[in-house]
Amino acid sequence: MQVIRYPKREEWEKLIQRPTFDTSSLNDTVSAILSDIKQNGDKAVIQYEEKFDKVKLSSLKVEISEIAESEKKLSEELKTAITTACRNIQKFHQSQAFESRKIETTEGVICWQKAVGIEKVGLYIPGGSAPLFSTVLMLAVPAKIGGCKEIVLCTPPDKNGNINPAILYAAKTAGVNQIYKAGGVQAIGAMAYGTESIPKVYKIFGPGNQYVMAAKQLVSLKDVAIDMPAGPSEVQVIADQTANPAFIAADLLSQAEHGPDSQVILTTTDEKLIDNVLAEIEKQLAELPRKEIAEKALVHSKAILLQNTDEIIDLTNEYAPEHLIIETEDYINIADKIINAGSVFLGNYTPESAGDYASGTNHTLPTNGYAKAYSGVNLDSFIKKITFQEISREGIQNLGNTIEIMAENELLFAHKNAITLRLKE
Ligand SMILES: NC(=O)c1ccc[n+]([C@@H]2O[C@H](COP(=O)([O-])OP(=O)(O)OC[C@H]3O[C@@H](n4cnc5c(N)ncnc54)[C@H](O)[C@@H]3O)[C@@H](O)[C@H]2O)c1
Ligand SMILES: N[C@H](CO)Cc1c[nH]c[nH+]1
Ligand SMILES: [Zn+2]
Repeated sequence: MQVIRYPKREEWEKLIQRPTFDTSSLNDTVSAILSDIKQNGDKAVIQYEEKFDKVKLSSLKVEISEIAESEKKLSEELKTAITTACRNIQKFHQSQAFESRKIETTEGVICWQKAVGIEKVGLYIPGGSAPLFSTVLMLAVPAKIGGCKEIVLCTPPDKNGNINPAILYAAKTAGVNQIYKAGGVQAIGAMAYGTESIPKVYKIFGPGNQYVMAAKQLVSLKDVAIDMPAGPSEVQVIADQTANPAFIAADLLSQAEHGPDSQVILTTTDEKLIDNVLAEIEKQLAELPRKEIAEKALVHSKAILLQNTDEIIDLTNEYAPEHLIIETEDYINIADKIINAGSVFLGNYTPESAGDYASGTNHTLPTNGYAKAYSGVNLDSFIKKITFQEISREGIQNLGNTIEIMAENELLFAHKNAITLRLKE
């Protein structure tokens, strides 16, 4: 982890860059796979599964009996944990439900909205380096609450062609049973275009590695909607002398262990805290099973010493982290000034892991600075809102002239006429 002391503002942009990839060759590779999937359907998905996931599949669909069996392969402890997390995620996402109200904008002119679940959605569950069964809950729970009728789930199988039973159990708990063995670009292509086995959907959700991200962005150009760019995980911690260095180190490592392309950042005005956190990281790394991955992520991670809290807040809003943990005495004041972040965790006892698994908020969040413009996945992501209006004869008399004048000035005389005819009647 690099330590940067008192960087000048003009140096910030470079300092907070995410690790970059050669996206030109990435896009070429991904485009080629996508067009193969579009042309050759299941056959191509099976070939790419063999190439990238080293598995020979005879069919892509996970049988209902396999989903039911998953229950027997998990401990009671894990099943209870999945159920508890599912309940909290349900509670929080149900609270986001939209209440429609009829509004009379002018006397006799009534407008309202209706929320309708997107009929067919595709959920991508990463499985390359860790079986992210928690992501199943994060996507399937709001899809169900939102009223999506067809929910398709794709995830890469292991080398024996099996899906991790916790992924199957989480899907079952959330009420999803259309599951397919497909990962990476081939899964995204299959859900975007449809294959013999995998249905085409209207919107694709879910995080993934750089290939998955690139595939989602390419298919979204004309074939299907996507939730947002959710790529390599990241966390920023803002901390002061009241924070616990061991907690901070654990919080930073929790995102570093996701992948070598993850990035973690510590920002503080306390130089001693940086030394203590670095020492803790060394200590905790030694015990970490995913040490090698975390070490790679730490290479492009930073501890940044800043002059004052205002600088920390400005740098944070510029970085727009996926996750922000504020471990300071006055965390509420700082939180009030945060305008760009995916999800914020307040105080010494609110680790980012809580949101990753079970507090109730969603962990599918915008990375790479996209938190400046995107929200994380939430109930709205699975819903479209249709507007309705009903105008009475009296209402059109009240509003008609306004519309006529506007239409005439846009030189759209048929628009004007649609009003004039009714006003005369
Ligand atoms: N932002 C979020 O909300 C969020 C949430 C969870 C996870 N994540 C991130 O998701 C990512 C998961 O990545 P992962 O790799 O473990 O799983 P993954 O499922 O995203 O990727 C695995 C797939 O990548 C494909 N692939 C691998 N090498 C390839 C190559 N050379 N060419 C083409 N395709 C190739 C394979 O098809 C494989 O099935 C991590 O970066 C993690 O940080 C983000
Ligand atoms: N932190 C990840 C999102 O960036 C989500 C996750 C899943 N499991 C553990 N963590
Ligand atoms: Zn995580």
